[in-house]
Amino acid sequence: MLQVAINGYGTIGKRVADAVRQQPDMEVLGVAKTRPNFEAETAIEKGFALYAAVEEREELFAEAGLEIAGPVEDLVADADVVVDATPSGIGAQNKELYEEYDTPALYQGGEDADLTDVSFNARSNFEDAVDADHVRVVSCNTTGLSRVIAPLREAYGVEKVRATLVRRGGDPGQTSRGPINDILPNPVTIPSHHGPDVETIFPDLDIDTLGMKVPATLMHMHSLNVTLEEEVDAADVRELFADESRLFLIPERMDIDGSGKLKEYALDAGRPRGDIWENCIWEESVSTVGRDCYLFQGIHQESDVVPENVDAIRAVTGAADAEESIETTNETLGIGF
Ligand SMILES: NC(=O)C1=CN([C@@H]2O[C@H](COP(=O)(O)OP(=O)(O)OC[C@H]3O[C@@H](n4cnc5c(N)ncnc54)[C@H](O)[C@@H]3O)[C@@H](O)[C@H]2O)C=CC1
Ligand SMILES: O=C(OP(=O)(O)O)[C@H](O)COP(=O)(O)O
Repeated sequence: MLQVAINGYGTIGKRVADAVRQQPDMEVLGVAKTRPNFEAETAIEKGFALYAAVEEREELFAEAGLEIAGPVEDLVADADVVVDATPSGIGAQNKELYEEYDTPALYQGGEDADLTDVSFNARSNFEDAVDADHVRVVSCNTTGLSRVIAPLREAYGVEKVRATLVRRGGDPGQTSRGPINDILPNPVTIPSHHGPDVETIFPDLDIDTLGMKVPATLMHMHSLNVTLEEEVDAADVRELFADESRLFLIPERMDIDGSGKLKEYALDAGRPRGDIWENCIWEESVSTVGRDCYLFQGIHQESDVVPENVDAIRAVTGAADAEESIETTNETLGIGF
């Protein structure tokens, strides 16, 4: 059994902890938090050993009546692998700690690409992370783009990708985020960081991305134009996507017109926290004009990187190959509507 430590138990960390717990070949050794809050209380209720991420704040947990298993150093020392799910930039500060205890570490997409030797997407480059010590699981948007680009490259070749990303301003729990009544070019300069980030997965890809932020919390929305190396029927592209386990082609009959209904569907389907681990591509939007392919996809920012983290754990520990890992992760989480 792989012993997994989760350092940072927020939006991503708590989901990764639940997903790890469902795997037959790994267990959660413990989770580390900086302060007591509702998530710390839930962690204890779920039976996760809670570690203090910052020594000076350990007493705050005792004051809140929460039992601490020890300092984060103990957790990292005893783990086979640590998933760092701390806010952007903190992962870089934690790298020294993981090196000190010689524990392989996964970081999230908020960290700079040059923090690690490998940026990871299970469908696209699982093998690059095998036995690596430091791996970055790319951001929700980069994950969403990579999952679509990988099969298109393999099947038809890709000349150029142009993507416009309409990004949610914050997660539902991030009450301090905006915009509230605005639409922001974000960043106003082109390209947004997503294009270069996708190139960490496909170094030879020609991709331009434009980003915006809007007053929404549920999901991101991508408008994609991929120039292929050959002319293809839209029906063939739809078939190609239908074979991809982490792409959900939203059928016209479902009458799902946006992120709101997608989330409602996920909740109706009994998904934990209403999570949607798959890219949600509107089937009717998949169109071709000559060599140009177009589509719209919704990306659930809080959860699409969760299966990727589980697969990255198997990659860095050499526990399974890509196919075996992806299949196990999909089956245990219930990926595929
Ligand atoms: N929320 C999202 O939509 C996505 C986030 N990411 C990336 O995942 C990473 C984590 O993001 P979120 O989960 O959204 O953040 P979050 O703020 O929800 O959770 C981070 C957690 O880490 C804790 N923390 C802060 N400093 C810490 C430290 N020194 N040691 C241990 N824990 C510490 C915070 O208290 C919080 O519980 C970031 O790199 C982010 O860019 C990636 C994909 C999507
Ligand atoms: O990594 C994300 O988005 P990004 O790919 O647009 O940077 C996550 O949705 C977190 O974004 P945030 O930095 O707006 O919280």
